Amino acid sequence: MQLSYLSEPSVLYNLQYRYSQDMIYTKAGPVLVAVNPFKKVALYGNEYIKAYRNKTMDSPHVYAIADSALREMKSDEVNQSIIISGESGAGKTETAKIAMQYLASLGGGSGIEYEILQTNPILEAFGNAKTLRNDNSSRFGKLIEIHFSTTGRICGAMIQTFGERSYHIFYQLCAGAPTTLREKLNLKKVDEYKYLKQSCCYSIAGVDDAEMFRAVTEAMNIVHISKEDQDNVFAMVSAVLWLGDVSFTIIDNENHVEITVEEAAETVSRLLGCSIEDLNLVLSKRHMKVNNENIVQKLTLTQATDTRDALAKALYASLFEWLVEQINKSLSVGKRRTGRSISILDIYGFESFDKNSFEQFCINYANERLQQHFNRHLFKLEQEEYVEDGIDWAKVEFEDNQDCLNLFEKVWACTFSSLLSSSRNHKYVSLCWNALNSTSPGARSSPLRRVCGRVRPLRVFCTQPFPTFLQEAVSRTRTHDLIVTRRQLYRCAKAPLRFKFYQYFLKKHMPILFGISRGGMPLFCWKVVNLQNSKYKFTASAIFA
Ligand SMILES: Nc1ncnc2c1ncn2[C@@H]1O[C@H](COP(=O)(O)OP(=O)(O)OP(=O)(O)O)[C@@H](O)[C@H]1O
Repeated sequence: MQLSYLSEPSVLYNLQYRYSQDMIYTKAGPVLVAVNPFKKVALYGNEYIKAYRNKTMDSPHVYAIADSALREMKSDEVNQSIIISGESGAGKTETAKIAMQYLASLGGGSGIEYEILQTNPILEAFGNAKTLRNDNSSRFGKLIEIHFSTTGRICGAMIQTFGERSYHIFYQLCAGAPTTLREKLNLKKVDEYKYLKQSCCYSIAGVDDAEMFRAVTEAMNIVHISKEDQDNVFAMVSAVLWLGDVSFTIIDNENHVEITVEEAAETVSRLLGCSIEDLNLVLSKRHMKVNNENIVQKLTLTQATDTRDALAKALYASLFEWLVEQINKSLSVGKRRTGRSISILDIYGFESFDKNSFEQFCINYANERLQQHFNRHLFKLEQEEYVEDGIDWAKVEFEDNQDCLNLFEKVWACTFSSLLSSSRNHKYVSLCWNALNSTSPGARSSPLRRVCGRVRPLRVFCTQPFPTFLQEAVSRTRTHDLIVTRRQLYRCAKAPLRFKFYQYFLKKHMPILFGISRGGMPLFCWKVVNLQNSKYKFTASAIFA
């Protein structure tokens, strides 16, 4: 159906009408609009793939998009990208899988396509979690680059990642580990771990975690992750879970602590292969060099708890990156690379809950960036070209989110990187916020307000005097209000990622994380050096600076 008059109501009406007929795909220029059916629709499988390949079917479909990417890659000899965007639960990951399915079917033959498809259950187990909006929500961004030979056959792939219930693998491991593994890892029931107890949500309707665990281990076999490495991976997953149960005993009246020697600490040190003393050193003490002298400072209960949680996050993040590296090794194109590829970008979608944290802030920022890319290519650049060529053209109005990005990049980025790290920066941050929130005419015309342009909705409530100023921050992203509470922000943005010390600790005890390298350096150290070279402190927010 062609719309003769383009307006928002007519577009929405048509999308809804088509949706009611199970026509979930609609074309809007070069863009495919997919409306999530939330049910099985008879639109996929070999018959459909054949029909789109032979062009006997031409209604809008992900297959048609993948097909034109493949054709244009071959005819123009130019790499192609498929960018999938939408809010959380919109169906991006499913769409990416459908596109991969089509490409695997048309470019398959060597068997590598099966390996590529099997990366999905592994990455979803370790990188997805149930949220209020989506039972299988990606908590990481993924760019999968599928490489083709000159004859159009898939010859390898490469995955890049960018960063309720927790990750599926925790529940899958507890539900599906065979008895020997369960005993070796000292696994408990999911509702007995502090980290998992926070949500009280242990299962997903219609999902059998034990069965999923078997599917994940089978997929790991297919991408050549050895049995020994699989055991190490699960030991790390168990160690992360048990870390949450490590408790501390207060040893003096200044609230300094040591770890309590009990089952949790013993299990963590056994699984990580270190002594209880080493674990205590990492979690309850800070090592500094002052005037060339090594100083050991004892941590308070709050500091030690934050350090413990930061270690758990750092371990899990490293483990995830290690998995991606293993998968890439297995799918590696190596010398067979011809330079032609189709990339599929699937990132975590916009989300906003009643209580949001630093994670939602970062996710929504990534989506604003992607939206800007979309705006640039679909509207800005296209229209600029028309104007340059002197084409008589009625300008299409669109909502440019550049102001919102400025807010993130010019105000928030410096805010986060400098947040709480030095008094000078504190002052700057405070100034920013005062300027943004002030209603006085002078403040409205301040350079900072001009940077933020018409993005007025940013409101920051400073309910406590500086420096505990950020009680609650509210900013408006494209879809929703985003509320970050001060405690969440502090915990996430300022989580002390003491990489240097972990580096020593992990190198000594966890060869699994050091078996892989980037830039000639073990992965974990690579990250440390990169952060060390930056002008920012080693905090979670520094990564975004
Ligand atoms: N084409 C489809 N057919 C049937 N169900 C679908 C389809 N697309 C999505 N769904 C359903 O919607 C759910 C959410 O989709 P998906 O996980 O792809 O969302 P997402 O946009 O990637 O979300 P997030 O940003 O949170 O990762 C799926 O688990 C599935 O139940």
